[in-house]
Amino acid sequence: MTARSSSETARVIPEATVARLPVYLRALTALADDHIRTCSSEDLATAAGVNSAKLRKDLSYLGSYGTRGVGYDVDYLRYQIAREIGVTQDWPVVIVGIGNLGHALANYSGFRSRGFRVVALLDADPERHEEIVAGVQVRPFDDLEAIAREHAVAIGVIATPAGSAQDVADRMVAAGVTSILNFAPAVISVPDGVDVRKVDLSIELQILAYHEQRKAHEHARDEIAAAAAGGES
Ligand SMILES: NC(=O)c1ccc[n+]([C@@H]2O[C@H](COP(=O)([O-])OP(=O)(O)OC[C@H]3O[C@@H](n4cnc5c(N)ncnc54)[C@H](O)[C@@H]3O)[C@@H](O)[C@H]2O)c1
Repeated sequence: MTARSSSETARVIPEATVARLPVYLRALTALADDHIRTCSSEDLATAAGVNSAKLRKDLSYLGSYGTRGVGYDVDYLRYQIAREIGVTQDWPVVIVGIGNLGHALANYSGFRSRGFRVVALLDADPERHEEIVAGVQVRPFDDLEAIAREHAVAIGVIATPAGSAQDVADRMVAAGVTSILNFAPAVISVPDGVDVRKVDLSIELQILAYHEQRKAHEHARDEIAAAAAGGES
């Protein structure tokens, strides 16, 4: 990994840009897989589903401006973004709650390919402790502290029922975990310095349902307007 200068590490990138960097990284990886060496900001913006002015502004925070007439070097830009996100290094991750969702997450090969190594699967239910999921044995939740210390775990994933999420988060924080990905439908409180990202598929579905409902209303309104116009003629 390349050493970072103090000016580089001090630079603050807006949160909205940070949220788009993984999207650019995924789009660039797809281009690289297709053996594409350079791309214009328009091509990359289309692949990432954003407008090109926003993409250029986002990449300017990384000091990446592309070359006029040539565009961006796909491999180098991938490296720059991966370095900025921190995925050029290996991140040990623990997953707590190895039920339906925990199994799916543990089996997801996309974590490893993006630099996240699942070092432990933890569950409070002793009946789960013999199980091996994706080559990793499920261990007692009480092993959290020892595992976090041994692997210097900074990132924890919560896949327990909502009622356990706060307790799991507290134990993670006490064990030195400073970033939490929470899948449980619960709001968890953490001290300053700990980041929490929440994933809630049902909220995403509800947002889509809202848009579907709006489209249906607009369609009905257009039909009424068309019928009224037909009646007038
Ligand atoms: N975010 C999403 O999009 C999404 C999607 C599906 C499920 N979920 C949520 O994910 C969570 C898990 O769902 P599931 O279907 O896998 O449930 P599940 O009941 O199959 O699994 C939950 C597991 O958590 C373990 N557990 C409970 N309390 C614990 C504790 N204090 N410490 C350690 N382990 C503990 C249980 O033993 C069990 O194995 C639920 O909160 C559910 O609502 C979220």
